[in-house]
Amino acid sequence: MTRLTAHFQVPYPGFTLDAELDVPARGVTVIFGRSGSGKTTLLRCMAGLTRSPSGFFSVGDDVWQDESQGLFRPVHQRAIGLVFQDARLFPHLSVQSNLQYGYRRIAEKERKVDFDHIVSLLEIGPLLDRRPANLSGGEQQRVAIGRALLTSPQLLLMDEPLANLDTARKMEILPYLLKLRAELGLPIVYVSHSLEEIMQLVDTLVLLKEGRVVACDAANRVLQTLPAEERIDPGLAGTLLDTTVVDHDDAFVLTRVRYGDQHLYLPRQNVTPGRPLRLHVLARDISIVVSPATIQTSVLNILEATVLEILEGGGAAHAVDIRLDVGQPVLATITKKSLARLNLKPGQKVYAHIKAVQMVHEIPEF
Ligand SMILES: Nc1ncnc2c1ncn2[C@@H]1O[C@H](COP(=O)(O)OP(=O)(O)OP(=O)(O)O)[C@@H](O)[C@H]1O
Repeated sequence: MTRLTAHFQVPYPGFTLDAELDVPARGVTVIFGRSGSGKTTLLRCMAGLTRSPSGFFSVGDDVWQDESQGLFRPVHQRAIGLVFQDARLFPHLSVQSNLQYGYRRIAEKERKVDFDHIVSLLEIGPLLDRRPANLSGGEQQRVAIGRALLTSPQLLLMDEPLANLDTARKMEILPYLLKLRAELGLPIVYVSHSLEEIMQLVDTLVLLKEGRVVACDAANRVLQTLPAEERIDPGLAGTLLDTTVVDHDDAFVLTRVRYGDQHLYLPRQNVTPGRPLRLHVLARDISIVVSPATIQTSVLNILEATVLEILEGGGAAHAVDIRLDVGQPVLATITKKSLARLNLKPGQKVYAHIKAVQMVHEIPEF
């Protein structure tokens, strides 16, 4: 499979980036970490904006930097689209001209995208005659994404593209990013420090801590196997479930989703039946029940599960992580006392209780 392979070392006074990663060149690779962990520096190295003196970077078969061979392609020779926090549109040009600027830079025979397709994908047709100053922050960012895509990049690099927008605007842009991920087949590297923002998008998760990569793998593997001391955020212990919306129960204001051959309920989502919906289930929101008949519960979501693995030392001193198979592995955190009481063993059939109210980050209809 085509991969992005990078190794960068950048020494700054008081901070050194020393990051090595090898990820699939498809879907969305999120670089996640606290402020100052080196996310932007890593992205700038990929772009060729910062030069790592002993760096290496390849995109599939194309080597863009290999300092051991004296090779360094500067930014304008890399087929990348760049999107920053601020849209950086040309203020004196219309939206149409801003978009054309990117498009015309690429010779016709090398164009991999169609102008009208990108305009329609991002729904910016009605904005074409306007100037950037007359656009909302979210609209500006859609145009900036369009301009980047119209350069027919091999790789899209996005540095906190939603960071300057308020929550409502963020949620407005997210569906476009999901469409882009689904429709364009373009690898995206996406820098963020917001867990909520990335959960809908992420395929591969790279965790940066103090300039080093502490995890780099398929998102669910990282969310489930990360040692407690590396969990930058408690939400990093959990599972992403890709479900399909089945129907809505308007009487009880719930949405039913299908997951494998099981069903789950969550608060009413504004998503059309048949559409995919990704849920983020925190490990601490799953409890384990050995027999369904023993208790009556207010929990709506009960999945049949098999104990896969008991991971000592997962969370706090009193807690333990359990990997359960519910059709895919999910992570549950329970107390050590509960583990002793339930006497759980790998292979055991149990039930996973999931609290509906805490299981999803809402996204608007698209
Ligand atoms: N050009 C530079 N010269 C010196 N130090 C720098 C330079 N650029 C970044 N740094 C330092 O490198 C460290 C990492 O910065 P970077 O911007 O990559 O982090 P980040 O994870 O993207 O942070 P944030 O989320 O706040 O944007 C910081 O301590 C920063 O001060």
